[in-house]
Amino acid sequence: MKETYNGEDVLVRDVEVQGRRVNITIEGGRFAAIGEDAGGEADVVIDGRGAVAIPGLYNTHTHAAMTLLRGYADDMILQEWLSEKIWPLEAHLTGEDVYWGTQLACLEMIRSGTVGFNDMYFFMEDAARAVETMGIKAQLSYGFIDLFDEEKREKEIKATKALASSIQAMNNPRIKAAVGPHSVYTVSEEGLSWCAEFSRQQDINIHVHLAETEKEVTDCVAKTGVRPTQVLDRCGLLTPRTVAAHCCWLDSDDCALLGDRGVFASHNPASNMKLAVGRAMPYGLLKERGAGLCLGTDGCSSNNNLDMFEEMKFAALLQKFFWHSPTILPAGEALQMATANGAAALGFEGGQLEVGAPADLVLLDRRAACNTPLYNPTSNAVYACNGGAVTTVLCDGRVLMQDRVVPGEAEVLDGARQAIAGLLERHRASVSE
Ligand SMILES: C[C@H]1O[C@@H](n2cnc3c(O)ncnc32)[C@H](O)[C@@H]1O
Ligand SMILES: [Zn+2]
Repeated sequence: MKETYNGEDVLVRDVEVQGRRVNITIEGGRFAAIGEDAGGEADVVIDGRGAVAIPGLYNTHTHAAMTLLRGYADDMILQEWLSEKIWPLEAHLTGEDVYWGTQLACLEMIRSGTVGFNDMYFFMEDAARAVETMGIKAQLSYGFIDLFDEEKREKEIKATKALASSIQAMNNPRIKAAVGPHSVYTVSEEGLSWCAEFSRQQDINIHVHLAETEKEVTDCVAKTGVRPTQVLDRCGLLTPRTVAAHCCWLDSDDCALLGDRGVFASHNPASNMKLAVGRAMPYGLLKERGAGLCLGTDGCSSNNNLDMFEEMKFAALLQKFFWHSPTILPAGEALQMATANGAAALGFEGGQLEVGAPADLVLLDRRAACNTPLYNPTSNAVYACNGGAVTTVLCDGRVLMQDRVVPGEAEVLDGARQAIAGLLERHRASVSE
């Protein structure tokens, strides 16, 4: 798909928003009016009859091009899954693979109502090209992994700086650079501190894995004397610009620290359950302590899709199940995590259906079984529907999917299939050498 948007005004006519039948007008990529009387001339008119509108969704933790690894290795524990299966295959990735894998991810996200995402991976200049082509928003970080080696650290620093410069040169308000120190078990404290300083100097966000497994915490305490949260803090990585993914094995002091520092904790319930990390993020404590709360899918090899509707439901259910409380994480909070909170975590303005906000809009099929009956649209969106109910998606006023048609879909699927074949062939050749 190529950029087709030229700032057209849009009118969505007769759509249901929180039980009200309204018209929505969009000018210059922002909501201009929402109400019974809104209307007038528009370049693009969308018939909203038979649709329910919600704000666009934001996925705050993923590794987009891992779409290429979907189903490649399942049902394993995290450390073995990474070191025996994922990292050996990723060693053969090329920039073209990441370009097609990220386009495939964007396609899947658009089809399920996601308009923005937070990515950490490799060949991120190619990921940026893919995001630009597909028209959604993203915060992109190079996965900084120095494995406690000085020479490797220099390479990671170079790659991180190069990505920041190239994204700056793109001058696309929908694409932001971030720094992506992978975790305390893959990055030295020198590397972590460099990332913190670089993010401060450049005023860019931080994307890091935190306390995903019990092993991460016990190994860290054995090695450093302190917990992963404290390591990140002493390296300067806990800031209001930080998205910390997983946050499963936090204690109450960790939660207080994340709250004090204004960190956003990205909950990834599907991945956590699939990898059986053994504990749910302490949502209640983090909320009490004032941390930001948002939602992510993680990569397609540990989920195995990018459907934020499923993630909202899994988050609400996992929290209720793990903390023995049916009242924790109600539907409205799950939707808030996936929309406005997610946008805020990535430093985007969107995720709200309000006049003046960027026009991130998702239309759901009002006539689908999952929306019948519709006592409470938020309940249906979180507990009953999945991404298959999404019919139309707008991001900053651009129509990315209309009536389930995404322009250029076949080309993306073809490109991704070819990338997968090449990747597997290179891997096979290296094993038989
Ligand atoms: C950027 C690197 O991160 C790897 N990765 C993917 N999922 C996870 C996870 O759940 N925890 C830690 N690291 C993960 C990915 O394969 C890249 O190598
Ligand atoms: Zn991850």
